Amino acid sequence: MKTVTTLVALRTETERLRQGGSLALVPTMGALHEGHLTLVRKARSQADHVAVSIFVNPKQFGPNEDLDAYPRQLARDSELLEAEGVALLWAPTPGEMYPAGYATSISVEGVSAGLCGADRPGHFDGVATVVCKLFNQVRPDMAFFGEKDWQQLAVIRRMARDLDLLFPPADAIYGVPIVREGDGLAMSSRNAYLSVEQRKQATALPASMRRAIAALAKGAGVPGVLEQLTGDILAAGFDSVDYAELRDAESLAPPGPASGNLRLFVAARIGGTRLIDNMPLA
Ligand SMILES: Nc1ncnc2c1ncn2[C@@H]1O[C@H](COP(=O)(O)OP(=O)(O)OP(=O)(O)O)[C@@H](O)[C@H]1O
Ligand SMILES: CC(C)(CO)[C@@H](O)C(=O)[O-]
Ligand code: BAL
Repeated sequence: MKTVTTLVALRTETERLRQGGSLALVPTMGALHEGHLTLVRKARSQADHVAVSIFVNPKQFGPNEDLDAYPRQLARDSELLEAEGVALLWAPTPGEMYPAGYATSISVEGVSAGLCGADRPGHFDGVATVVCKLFNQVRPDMAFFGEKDWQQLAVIRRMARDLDLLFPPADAIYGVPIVREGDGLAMSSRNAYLSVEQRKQATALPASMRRAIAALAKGAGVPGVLEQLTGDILAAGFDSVDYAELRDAESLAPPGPASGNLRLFVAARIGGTRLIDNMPLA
């Protein structure tokens, strides 16, 4: 595996790899876990070569968020990726990604509004901007994202279609199902912030969501179920619930006569750590 940190070196390596077949990109912020490695394995199954990017993107963190605290463990991540047969690790510095005078931002309307977009103003502009840059830098044939960040995936798909980034966007952007711990908690780099006690309490998030989905399947009314869900999460030790909402899985619009498949989306905070999860209705 080659590790590159400059755009010049990246261009040389990606040209070389593309001559030997198709190239997949797996964008990450590092602190890798089985969720990320599942994306890498899926990418390896679809492409001749896999490039992984590790970049903790300052533009997607709000002023009071965890940019400084976000775990950075490049040496360990690099070993994990090497063992997975990754061909290229793209690990730019913030200065390489956003040189002095940088002034461009991408904003994706519609799907960015609501849910995490409401709680984290500017977050999806930061994600769209860096992912667009990553696509232009690496020029992959396909890219892989996790369904844990379902709204992020919807934003990236919309952007790729609107800006003709990957072709054909419907096939070139893969969504990979959520990888969970044995007790149901969605894997996330931020789980490392949890104390032993909070980690136990955190299992209430997916468990309460599954109960809510079962209640809806039995015909219980949506407002009551969402109220109960919020109450269950708080009773388990979470400090707050940012949102607990049903949305159309594709458009992310609130449920209505035109809704197709619905999905349950939750974000909740425990001891300063913000966890997200989503599940389809049964
Ligand atoms: N449990 C998971 N299952 C499937 N994909 C995942 C999982 N966790 C992360 N991913 C995906 O890995 C990619 C990189 O995510 P990122 O580096 O932000 O990790 P993360 O664990 O989601 O971290 P964070 O704690 O910041 O949410 C994203 O496409 C994300 O959706
Ligand atoms: C897609 C991404 C790598 C962009 O910084 C990030 O939002 C993430 O890790 O999900
Ligand atoms: N996994 C999404 C990146 C973020 O929370 O900033």
